[in-house]
Amino acid sequence: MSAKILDGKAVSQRIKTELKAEVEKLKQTGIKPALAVVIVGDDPASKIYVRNKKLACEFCGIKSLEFALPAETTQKELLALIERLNNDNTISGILCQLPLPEGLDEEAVINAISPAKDVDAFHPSNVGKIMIGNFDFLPCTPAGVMELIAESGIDVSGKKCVVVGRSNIVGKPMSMLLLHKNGTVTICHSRTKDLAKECREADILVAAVGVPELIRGDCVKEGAVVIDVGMNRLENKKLVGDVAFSEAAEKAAAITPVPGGVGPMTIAMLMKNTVKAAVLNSTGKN
Ligand SMILES: Nc1nc2c(c(=O)[nH]1)N[C@@H](CN(C=O)c1ccc(C(=O)N[C@@H](CCC(=O)O)C(=O)O)cc1)CN2
Repeated sequence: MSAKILDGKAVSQRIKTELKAEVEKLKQTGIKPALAVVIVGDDPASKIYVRNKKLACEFCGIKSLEFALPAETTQKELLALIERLNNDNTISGILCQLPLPEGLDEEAVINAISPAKDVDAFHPSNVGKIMIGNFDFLPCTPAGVMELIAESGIDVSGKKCVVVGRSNIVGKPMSMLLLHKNGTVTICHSRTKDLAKECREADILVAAVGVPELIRGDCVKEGAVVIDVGMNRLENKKLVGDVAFSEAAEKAAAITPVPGGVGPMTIAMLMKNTVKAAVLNSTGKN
């Protein structure tokens, strides 16, 4: 089987182009989307992601404000900044780039962001809304995956979906979104007894564990849709996913590459959430 490549770069570009037109129209009504991005410390990967978010904002006509803080920033200082951004009516969305340097409490920072401006959808109130299926924002990576699955023409309903990984940011919300589309969802993790066997059952297999090329060809059912959320930088600087791409592509009907798959979709979904936040906050719906 030769797999269809799910081109996240192309799909994200299309979504951003649509958003650009929407933002232009919104501006005529006085709504000006603006995203505040907080980054603490010097993590090189985080700096790249923040730069790419800024570029995406520029493309879409969204104002972006970057708050780059030193690694020595205290919890109190970080929370004070979040509070200031929460109270700034010109800012539609706020995100704090993760991971935070050691010593800072990620959970407390996530909890401090106003749910109405929480464009990452990490705040417990937004997480709860996702559980019940009545949400304003979806977390960007799982939302991007759902767009790519739809793009591949796959109807999730009744399909066996296996999500490998149970993080709060990807694995858990991903499972919930697949469930909302009537998939039959299994979540696998480090204690799963026979991971390969579970994966081979999947019509839709989502890998989000952060282990380079953990999912080999023998984990993939013939004709499956394989989504690779992993982004692992090897010592030789090569970027690989959680899936051994060429082995899996021999079996899959459709597969996302790394880079160029889920990553760019994450940023497109962030733009979508920021525009939505601007609209909701302007109508006082939030
Ligand atoms: N506050 C948040 N922090 C983090 C998130 C998040 O959604 N919110 N997700 C990841 C990082 N991330 C976005 O922030 C992200 C990672 C990767 C990409 C991407 O486009 N990757 C490219 C490759 C880039 C490279 O060469 O390194 C690709 O896959 O093609 C976008 C966003 C953790 N932190």
